[in-house]
Amino acid sequence: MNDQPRRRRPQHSSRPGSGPRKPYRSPSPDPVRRLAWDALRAVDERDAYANLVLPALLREAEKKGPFDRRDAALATELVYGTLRRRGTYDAVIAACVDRPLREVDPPVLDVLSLGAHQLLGTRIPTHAAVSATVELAREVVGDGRSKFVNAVLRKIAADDLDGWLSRVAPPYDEDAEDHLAVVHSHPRWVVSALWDALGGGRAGIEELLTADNERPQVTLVARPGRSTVDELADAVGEFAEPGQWSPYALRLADGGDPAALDAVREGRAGVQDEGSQLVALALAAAPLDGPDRRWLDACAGPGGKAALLAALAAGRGAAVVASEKLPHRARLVARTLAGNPGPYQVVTADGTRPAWREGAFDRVLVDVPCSGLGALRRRPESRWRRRPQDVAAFGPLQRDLLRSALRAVRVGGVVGYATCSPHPAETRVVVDDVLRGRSGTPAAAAELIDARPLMPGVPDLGDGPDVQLWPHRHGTDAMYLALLRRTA
Ligand SMILES: C[S@@+](CC[C@H](N)C(=O)[O-])C[C@H]1O[C@@H](n2cnc3c(N)ncnc32)[C@H](O)[C@@H]1O
Repeated sequence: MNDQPRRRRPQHSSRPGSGPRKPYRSPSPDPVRRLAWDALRAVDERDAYANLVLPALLREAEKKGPFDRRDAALATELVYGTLRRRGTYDAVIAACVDRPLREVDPPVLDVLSLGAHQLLGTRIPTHAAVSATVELAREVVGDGRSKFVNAVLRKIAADDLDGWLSRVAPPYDEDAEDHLAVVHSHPRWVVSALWDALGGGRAGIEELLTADNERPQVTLVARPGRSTVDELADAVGEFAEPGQWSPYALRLADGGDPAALDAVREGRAGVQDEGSQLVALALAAAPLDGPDRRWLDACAGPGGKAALLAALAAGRGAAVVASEKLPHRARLVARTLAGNPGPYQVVTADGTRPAWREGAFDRVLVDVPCSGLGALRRRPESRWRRRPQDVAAFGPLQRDLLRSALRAVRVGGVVGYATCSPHPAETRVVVDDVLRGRSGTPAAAAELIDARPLMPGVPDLGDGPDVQLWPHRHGTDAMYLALLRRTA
């Protein structure tokens, strides 16, 4: 939610006798809303990612100026909020236009969604939201269509969000998933998939869907041996809040800027969700007999977990190989690991066709590509891009990568299988299939280790031996971790 915008429309004085009359010029459009609309168009038209396109647009706007931090904060809220709540706003807009939404021109629909978010999802006063959005429409889609925008926004403004939801969402008792999909702005199949994964009744799934619509706090990791939480807290000052679970975590209150910190610029600290920190820490803490000198991250890009593993490994005299299939992501890994005090190597390799000999490592992390259903808070557009078939499509690769990881580790060594999805088809079912040798491959010689004690102090991790984190329970992404020990 946001306060009312500070940017006033320019005043056009036409007082008689106050000098020569200037020709009338329509008010210049608000750069914050124009920037937000440009970002929405890039996401829709070019399949851009909001978290990449928005910072670039903000940098450009700041260069051109005047455009300050509060403008940037409002633009960010407008873009992220509009994308997250798109499902709800589409249902409301559909009720206000006399044709199917697919027949509304996408640039016009983006203006309408932006207007709907201001009216129903922020504290921007109605008159300001309507006039600024109609002004934007005039600039970007023309005079004629701005009248249509004006008419639709006035209909939307006639009620508040709760009022609209009671009209456009089907009653829960008639169709629970559809109701939740409209009220919490998730595609119906995602509601269904998350509910299957979570289990339980209405309260739990509502809490999860609500958490998905909240902006996650920025969390920092102080890479051990390279910086400390105290150093970060001193640098962050009033914006510092303690991490909840990881001893290396520090959370930033609204207004804290990670890029302004020396430790982050120098790679001694980074931005990393606590769920990701817990996964790396649990793998590093898994009990091991025998040597503990060589660690592998087989799917390392962009390198967050690899950097934490490498810092921990350095403290124990172990070396890390960080491997990534895509060259541009391997370059990101190299950048993230630069300056690590212990030995490490970044390689570009397909984890299913290993560039290392069998049994070469003592610990292996395989953080597989997945649907990302556990990180919906972070990528506001991803829920609308994903398709149900994506979940199954990752399955064969996930199984291959886990089997290869089990070959890469020595007998007695430990593999961590991680996903940023809580969907059973990407988590337990994959692990189970590999352990039992389903789908025509022999059973893997491995056993599950209880991962729960390796996340000390973290409650509600499930029945084990694997763990599932949740945004609404732990304030983290919905990371999954299974730990397997190779037995032969
Ligand atoms: C979930 S991400 C890993 C995130 C990473 N562990 C981190 O914390 O920054 C999965 C990565 O696996 C990579 N990948 C996909 N297929 C791969 C393969 N066959 N071999 C190795 N890496 C692969 C993707 O490019 C992506 O960078």
